[in-house]
Amino acid sequence: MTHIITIDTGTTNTRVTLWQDHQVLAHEACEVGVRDTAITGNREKLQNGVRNTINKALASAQVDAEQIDLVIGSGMISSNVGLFELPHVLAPAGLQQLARGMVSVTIPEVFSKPIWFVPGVRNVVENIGLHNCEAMDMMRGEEVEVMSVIDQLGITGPAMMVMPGSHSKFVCIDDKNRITGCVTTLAGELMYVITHNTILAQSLDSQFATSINQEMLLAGAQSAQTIGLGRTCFNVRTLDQFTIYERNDRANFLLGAILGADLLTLKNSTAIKMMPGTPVIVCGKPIMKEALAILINNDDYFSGKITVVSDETQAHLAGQGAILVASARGLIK
Ligand SMILES: O=C(O)C(=O)C[C@@H](O)[C@H](O)CO
Repeated sequence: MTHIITIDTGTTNTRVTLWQDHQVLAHEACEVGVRDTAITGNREKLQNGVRNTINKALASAQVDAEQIDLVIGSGMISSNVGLFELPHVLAPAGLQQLARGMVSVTIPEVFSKPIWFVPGVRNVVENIGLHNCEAMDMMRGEEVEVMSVIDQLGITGPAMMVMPGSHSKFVCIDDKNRITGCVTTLAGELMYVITHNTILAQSLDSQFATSINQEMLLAGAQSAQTIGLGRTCFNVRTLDQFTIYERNDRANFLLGAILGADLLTLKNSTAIKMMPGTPVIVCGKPIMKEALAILINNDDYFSGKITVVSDETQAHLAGQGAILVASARGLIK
């Protein structure tokens, strides 16, 4: 019997999964992430959060720390504001390159056994300046999720993985299933701030869209792509003041605007090589997946097959992907 702990730390949250022979025994999460290190200037809150979440998972499955064979960490946990800084590996990077980049470190404040950190991946751009900084991009965490999606769906690239979140990530996969580059937007963070901290909070009751209204979604995207995101955002207020559209309709208009702006990035960014016929694979929260699939389907630019990853498939992407990388490293018998 093999017991593995996977730790997935993002900007705001940490998720810990305890595995026994590829089955999930326990899954725990806490609202601690690398943002806490950035704010406090030290790692104490992050170390405590990760340690407590591991202990919770062990307790809920009644497994002793001594029984753990392997601990794997992925995500922002390996960044300069994480637990241990590990440089990104350079694209193109697939399972083998990620496996080679893994590093084991014992952090007694977190766990008694060593943690194997999976590195992030970054684009290769030399001598970065104003002229070429748009071509540069990086990820920490999405690389293992990508490996899990490829494995579970039996995908062979080329493909473009669309991963909306606090930072929306578009990840380019080649015919050897390696990550050849990515591009990131602040879509999720923008959506949060616009909905909660601008004048639109009143027009939206500080809430996101709860169900899809396709007409409003498409209208928002069209508007953002024509007259810009800032102007389209203001029109949410106009719709509130002068029309009969309801709160969820207006929230769909804003969602369409933000995702529409993301699609401009996907089509035009120099950080990735999007071709109209490239198959597109969409992951993420249910409403985001649905919205993106509608927008891509209705955009004449895209002619490749669109696959929406099911909630079941994406339930434990980070942990599954981290285990795949560790297997490629030879850490799992
Ligand atoms: O690699 C880094 O240092 C990042 O800031 C990447 C960040 O966007 C994560 O991928 C979010 O999940």
